[in-house]
Amino acid sequence: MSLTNKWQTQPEEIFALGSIVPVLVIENVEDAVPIAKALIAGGINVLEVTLRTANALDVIREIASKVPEAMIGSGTVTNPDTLQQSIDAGAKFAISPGLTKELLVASKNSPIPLIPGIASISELMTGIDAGFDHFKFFPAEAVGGSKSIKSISGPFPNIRFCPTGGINQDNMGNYLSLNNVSCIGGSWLVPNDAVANKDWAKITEITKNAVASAKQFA
Ligand SMILES: O=C(O)C(=O)C[C@H](O)[C@H](O)COP(=O)(O)O
Repeated sequence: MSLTNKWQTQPEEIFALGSIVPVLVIENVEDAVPIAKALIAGGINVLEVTLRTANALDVIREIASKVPEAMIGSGTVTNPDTLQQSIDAGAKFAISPGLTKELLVASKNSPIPLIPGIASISELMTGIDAGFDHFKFFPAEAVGGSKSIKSISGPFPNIRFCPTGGINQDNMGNYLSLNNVSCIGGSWLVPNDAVANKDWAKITEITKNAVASAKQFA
């Protein structure tokens, strides 16, 4: 892909790191490293920290500096400012729930790749026109789920998706069995109660189960 030669990593490399990308909403910076290590112990080292919490950028900074084996990305990147903040914090890739022309243009001058989000064919075409071929599909279950993604493969066979939104242990196979889905994302690996109780072993256990299930579709 000749989208830009500035990206240090290519989207296909991110998508190939594993079948499951944990979507993390971390409130407390002190929980960042234990959560990242619990996921890695369970077999996942690609992580998306959403910029939905006040401390999210510090969480990214913490994981980037203290857990070098993690491939840490930022999520909920909705504009050029949050893209730049993610880069400054040490994120190695950025994911957006959607796309705007401003964000797509800014990402071409960024050192880290952007995975834009789409929920419609027209949004997908806007992204393809800008040179992108790897997208998040969000909110997956609410906009037709795996049936939608399967249909999209007809007119757009070369596009690869990472769907998120309503995906979990029970339905991930519907997505991972599709040729145009490289990985799926979800928040179910890190339940709120496990974080509240600092039950890091539970996160590792859920992650191991998810990784084992995903292997069937690899
Ligand atoms: O915050 C963002 O940037 C998002 O794009 C949304 C997340 O990917 C989904 O909210 C995850 O969905 P659940 O697994 O159903 O919780």
